[in-house]
Amino acid sequence: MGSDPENPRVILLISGKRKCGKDFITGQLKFRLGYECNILRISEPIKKYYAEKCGISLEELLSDGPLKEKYRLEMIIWGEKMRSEDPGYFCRIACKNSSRTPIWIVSDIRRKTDIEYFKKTYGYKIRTVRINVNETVRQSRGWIYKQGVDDAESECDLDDFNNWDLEITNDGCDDGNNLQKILALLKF
Ligand SMILES: Nc1ncnc2c1ncn2[C@@H]1O[C@H](COP(=O)(O)OP(=O)(O)OP(=O)(O)O)[C@@H](O)[C@H]1O
Repeated sequence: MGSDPENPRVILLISGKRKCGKDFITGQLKFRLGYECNILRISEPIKKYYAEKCGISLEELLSDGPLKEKYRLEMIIWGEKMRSEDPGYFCRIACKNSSRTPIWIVSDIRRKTDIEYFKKTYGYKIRTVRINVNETVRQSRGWIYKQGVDDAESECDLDDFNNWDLEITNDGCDDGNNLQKILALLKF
């Protein structure tokens, strides 16, 4: 979507387990940063494909509703196939489709190959954030362990990645500190 040699100036890569609050925190950041920031989702092209294939609305699939869970496994399998052929496939589409705002937030980083793609393509602009939260809190937000999803590479590949620029705990008890810490990372 157009080219801008300056933008994006900084790219935030957000990672964390299901129901850790990736969308919640991304929404808070968007609220604070406004038009300066654009949210990218690597999973969006996969969901677009599925929405078209199944005749359902993309918005519903992207929201936190029941359809997301219903199609999750099927989408993971198709996504794996595409990634095995080209690891940067979905990252590249997400970047290509994004407007050139100064800040990009990629809200669903799931694999080492995702991080590698962004570091290789955008280098020093990258900031990585891992959101941690314990299972009890995730369960209170509706998370139920699902075989084939919670033990899949898409959910576990970054569990042993130790090179985050920032790790936060999003258990709802932080009084806004998490947001401040992330915003501090975005200065350029
Ligand atoms: N700090 C918080 N305070 C209050 N509610 C929160 C907080 N973080 C997350 N939630 C709530 O928990 C639920 C799950 O959060 P969210 O959808 O952001 O998780 P996610 O990591 O994006 O999940 P998934 O990987 O399944 O897409 C949502 O209803 C969200 O509003």
